[in-house]
Amino acid sequence: MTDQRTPGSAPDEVPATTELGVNEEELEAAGIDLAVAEAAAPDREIAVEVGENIVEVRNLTVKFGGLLALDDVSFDIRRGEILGLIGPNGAGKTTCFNAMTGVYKPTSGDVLLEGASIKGQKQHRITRMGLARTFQNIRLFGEMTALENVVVGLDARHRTSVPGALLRLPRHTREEKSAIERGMALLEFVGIADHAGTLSRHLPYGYQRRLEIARALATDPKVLCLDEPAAGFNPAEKEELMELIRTIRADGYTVLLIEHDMKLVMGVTDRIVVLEFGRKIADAVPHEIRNDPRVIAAYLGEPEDDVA
Ligand SMILES: Nc1ncnc2c1ncn2[C@@H]1O[C@H](COP(=O)(O)OP(=O)(O)OP(=O)(O)O)[C@@H](O)[C@H]1O
Repeated sequence: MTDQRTPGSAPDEVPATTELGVNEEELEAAGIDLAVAEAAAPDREIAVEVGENIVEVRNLTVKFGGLLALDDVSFDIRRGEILGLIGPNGAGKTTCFNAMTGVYKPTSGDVLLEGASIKGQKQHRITRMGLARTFQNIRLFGEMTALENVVVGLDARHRTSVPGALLRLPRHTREEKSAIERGMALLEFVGIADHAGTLSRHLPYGYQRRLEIARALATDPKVLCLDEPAAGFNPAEKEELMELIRTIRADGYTVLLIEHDMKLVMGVTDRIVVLEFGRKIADAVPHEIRNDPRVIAAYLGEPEDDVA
């Protein structure tokens, strides 16, 4: 890890006093080997049967009062694929995400993850079942460092009791160290390890988006749901994000992607589901979607940037 701090950037950096602040000396003193952390990045054990359904969305319906935001929507996500979920503004994409991840309780229908229903499960339980997400509006702990934000995601996996943590029993110390190493590995994986010690609110916008992805990956999900991860990105940042999403898939994750930018969606997805007015109007590979008259009609009237 290179230390990118310069005298002028001091306010962005956290001194060694933060509990998990990570300047290099501190990590070395704690006996944490960054080379090990970096090498550990793609350390997942994956039993991948690419192609079988990992998620089944069945007749999902969400009503807000009289508004049918999602109307009897069904689709599958196959293991190992990058599935795009697109549609004009207000089509129901985020509502679908929210119903899949426990933010909204569906009016009817169900979502199965590896055959198990998520019905009635709370958000954190669904995350533990293997469905992790990022949010359209970034939700990080601004007063925590990048590394701390990721370690929070890993904390759910700790087995030490709270008293054990307070008394710093050996297992807790071991777990804390491995959480820091794993956290560093994830930051390395998304390309922001050099900023591990920076308060997340001081990170550049693009890095905050990457940090959100790292935090979602910290829960070791089976399916990673990304809600408009390129929002506010310039073309170069979008290219880099596409590369990151491909790397995430290559590492064995399945990805569900909501994205407005058609170039990005067409360039990175294996298959695309299209919503309009809460209903599914298409489910096909990108080149078919691009030429589908219903999809083209749905996007007529959308701002030019949003259409391929
Ligand atoms: N909490 C809510 N209460 C009431 N109506 C809602 C709520 N959330 C979404 N809606 C409505 O449901 C419909 C679908 O919205 P949703 O945000 O899911 O669309 P979207 O496809 O994600 O749109 P966008 O691309 O603009 O983010 C819209 O008409 C929206 O106004």
